[in-house]
Amino acid sequence: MNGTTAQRHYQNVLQVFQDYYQLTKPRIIPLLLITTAASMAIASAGKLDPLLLLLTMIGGTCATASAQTINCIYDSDIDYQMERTRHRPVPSGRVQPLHALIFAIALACISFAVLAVFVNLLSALLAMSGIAFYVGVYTHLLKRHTPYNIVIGGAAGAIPALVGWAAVTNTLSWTAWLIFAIVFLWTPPHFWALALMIRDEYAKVGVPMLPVVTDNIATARQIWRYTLVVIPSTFLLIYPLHASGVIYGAIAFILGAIFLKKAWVLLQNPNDKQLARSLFLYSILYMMLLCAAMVVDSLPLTHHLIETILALANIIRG
Ligand code: HEM
Ligand SMILES: CC(C)=CCC/C(C)=C/CC/C(C)=C/COP(=O)(O)OP(=O)(O)O
Repeated sequence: MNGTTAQRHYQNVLQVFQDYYQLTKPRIIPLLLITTAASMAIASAGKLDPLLLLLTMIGGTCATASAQTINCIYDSDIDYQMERTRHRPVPSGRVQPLHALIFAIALACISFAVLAVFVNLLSALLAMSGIAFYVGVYTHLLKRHTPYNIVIGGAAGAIPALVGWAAVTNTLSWTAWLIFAIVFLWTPPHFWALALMIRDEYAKVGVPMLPVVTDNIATARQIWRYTLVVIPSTFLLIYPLHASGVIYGAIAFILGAIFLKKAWVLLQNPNDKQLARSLFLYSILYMMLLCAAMVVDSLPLTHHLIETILALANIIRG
């Protein structure tokens, strides 16, 4: 092999890796993992075993990547017609559907094996149910047939939070279901804000996303309603569940107030794509920071810090 041929070979191999990587829709995975980690941090009261965290992250990543890959195969016809998704590996012909399917099955097997052997069976079964729900319920049954596709389908995206809790406790509790509910209720504002921006693309391929079958005003109204429900629900972690404390509460309050303001402003201007974009991007930052707050609040160090501050305040007051 001369230099040029070797270089071309190297570039081809790199392209194959990139294509399989893109199949997994990698940009969404970190936030799904953050919800898993937040759940694990609360479940372990901040004393999280780093090895357990790593193994759960590996299992969760493989399960999510598998689900996304199957979705890429199933939706390749509509993905081909939309500008945003046209260049994905399957619709653009760079990866054969059969090869993608083998890749997805391999990822699901790795996920199940890692979780079942090194974590526990419950977390492995939950991860598999996440794949089944995202592929079978959201992608197959709902996405192309009802504007409530993402309302019900959103449950798939909330399952990683259950995986995290199960990984630590080998059971599910009210707190686990509350974190699940927070992600579940957050999903419609997250997605409909984006759908307002790319409504025409969904209309072109006949996917009945809410703004396609109703209008921007009705969609902004639904976003507002879900926001009104999700923000108060984040405080249930403090009371009555006593799973998080004041640090989390303060951060959740500020984050929630900004979310409400953005949803309200959008409700006043439902045709403004910039406002929709701003809410969509903020929804991602919101979930990231809310989960980070759950983690920080669960750390023993945070509790020591609060106790020290309270003790100092008492001394100062005499
Ligand atoms: C049924 C539920 C959901 C639907 C339909 C949905 C849909 C979408 C779509 C279409 C995008 C744009 C992706 C792109 O530009 O290629 C997106 C972006 C994103 N979603 Fe969601 N999403 C859902 C749930 C979730 C959940 C549960 C999470 C994580 C907790 C999440 C995290 C993200 C992130 C981080 C991005 C930004 C990715 C980037 O940087 O481009 N989504 N979502
Ligand atoms: C535990 C486990 C494996 C859970 C599954 C979690 C999971 C894969 C959530 C995905 C949520 C999401 C980004 C949906 C978008 O699908 P779409 O088809 O509407 O997006 P697209 O238009 O970009 O293709």
